[in-house]
Amino acid sequence: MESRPNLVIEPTWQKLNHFYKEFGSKINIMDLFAQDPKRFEKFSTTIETPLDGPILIDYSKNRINDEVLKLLFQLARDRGVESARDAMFSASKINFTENRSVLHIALRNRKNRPIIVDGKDVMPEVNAVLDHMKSFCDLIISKKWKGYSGKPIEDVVNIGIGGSDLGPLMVTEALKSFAVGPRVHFVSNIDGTHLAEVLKKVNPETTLFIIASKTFTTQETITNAVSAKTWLVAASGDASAVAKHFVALSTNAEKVREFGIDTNNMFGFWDWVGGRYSLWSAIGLSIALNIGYDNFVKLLEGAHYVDEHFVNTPLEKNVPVILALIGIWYINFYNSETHALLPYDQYLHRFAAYFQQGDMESNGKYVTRNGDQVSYSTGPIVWGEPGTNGQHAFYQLIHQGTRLIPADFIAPACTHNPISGGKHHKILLANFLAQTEALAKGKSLEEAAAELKASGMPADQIDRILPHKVFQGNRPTNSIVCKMITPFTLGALIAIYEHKIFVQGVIWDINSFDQWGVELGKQLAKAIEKDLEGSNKISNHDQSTNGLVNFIKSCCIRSVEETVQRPQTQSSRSTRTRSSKRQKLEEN
Ligand SMILES: O=P(O)(O)OC[C@H]1O[C@H](O)[C@@H](O)[C@@H](O)[C@@H]1O
Repeated sequence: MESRPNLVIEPTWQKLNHFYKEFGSKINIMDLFAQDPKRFEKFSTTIETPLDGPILIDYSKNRINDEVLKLLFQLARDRGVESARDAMFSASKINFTENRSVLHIALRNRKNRPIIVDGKDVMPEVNAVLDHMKSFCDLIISKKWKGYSGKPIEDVVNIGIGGSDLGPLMVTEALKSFAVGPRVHFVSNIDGTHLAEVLKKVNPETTLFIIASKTFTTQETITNAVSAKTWLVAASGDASAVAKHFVALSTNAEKVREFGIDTNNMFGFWDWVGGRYSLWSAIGLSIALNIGYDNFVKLLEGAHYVDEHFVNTPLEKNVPVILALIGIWYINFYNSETHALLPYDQYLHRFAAYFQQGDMESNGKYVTRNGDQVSYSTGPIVWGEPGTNGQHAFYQLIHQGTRLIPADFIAPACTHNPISGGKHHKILLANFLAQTEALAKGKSLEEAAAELKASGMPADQIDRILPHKVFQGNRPTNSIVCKMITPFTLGALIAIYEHKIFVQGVIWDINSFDQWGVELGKQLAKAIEKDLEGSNKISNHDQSTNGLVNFIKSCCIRSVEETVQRPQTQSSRSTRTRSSKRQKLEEN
């Protein structure tokens, strides 16, 4: 994949820029609907899934018309999106800063098409790990796998962070209604509170720890894993219990062995799987254990289905390409800085958090493939919360704030929980539809005035309040609606966004698959960790960092002194009694 010429000198880019300068502020979504009764048919498309119904992608509520789209598709062609896509699928080492192929698509290559890396087909190894996952899931879910005291596994704790946490966490939450296996818990934060709170909920005899780390060197994960191991060994009184309660998901067999996990209990993957694209690999073990291996395969099938759509569909009907180009239009011409992901499905409550890493770690880069600094914006700030909660929190700013916030609304037409005769879901959907309508339509001065008048408000008050009641509208949204969130449709949805991110990265000419930006903080944290030891004042950082470190150290010294001096209080006595009671219970 070659570096491209500077984006801003591309003729199509310049045409888009001229068009934007001339018409950008005049394009009005509602006017466009009025002018074209077929706009919805024209600017929406469906992906027909084989078993789980169609997925509708409605992009008609955007500030786009035929002319803009034509130029955007031309831009995609000029920037080599098709050849870049083919390079990814044929295993070229497109992640050139790490000299790696980018093959999450191989992990879900359900047609088993050979994919050759360094002269070797990767599929036999991919399938072997899937087989290993399947047999392990069977053992755990059928309760044949026993813990150190002979009891089956009831709880699984996934210890990982970033890509080794967010995907499995998001998917197991999204597919909760498909759960057939043990409960799953996730520990990611180095803050001891995270592990401590999960350990309070589980029983060492019936808990399996999955240590998920591509590198097996991530400080947070290894520290949490060591503490979990100490907890288990203390409870079992036998170090050999680790073999029955710890498995590892990693590319680094040597480090797994060093940690004390038998490599028979290791599920491997490969350097060509990026962390934030790894839920399809062994990193998905907690998903497979929770929803069952067959459902995990359906998740892979859904993603594979979209991979085929991405490869085989002309750009004009290609969903990831369309979403990517509309994003480029707002980010690079309207200067919108953020993109909201708003799922109208409680099960998808971690969807935006997942794609914060997916998008921001992929496209949060200012250096092009040939090392120049970009002169245009790249990846947006991705954020969001499930509707309707967001409506009562931050939608005010989307409706009447000063920024343009393009948003994707994601909703299932049918619910897994049709309680109260489906009333909740009807209200939920009505809110989703109302929000996209309100954002596009707004409320004019005349409409607001008529409403206030009809409410019987005196004229002088109306004058005062009127400007506050006006909504400019013309705020863009995409709506993505599936029949139901199932393993297949969720797999498809995730793959749509993955490829969208890829297309944008290609157009911006950045490497979407490395993440050097997370390294500096890690390096400095190691140095600061040492500075936090002892009671001496430090002065080797910048003034602010020195001041913060010294303040923290003085607090710790003070709190140690207070603990020594403080007489035993009622509450500390009762906490101690409670914890010794719990210890006794655990001993019994
Ligand atoms: O799976 P690992 O190796 O523990 O990495 C966890 C995370 O670490 C870093 O923050 C980045 O490299 C992420 O992309 C990665 O997901």
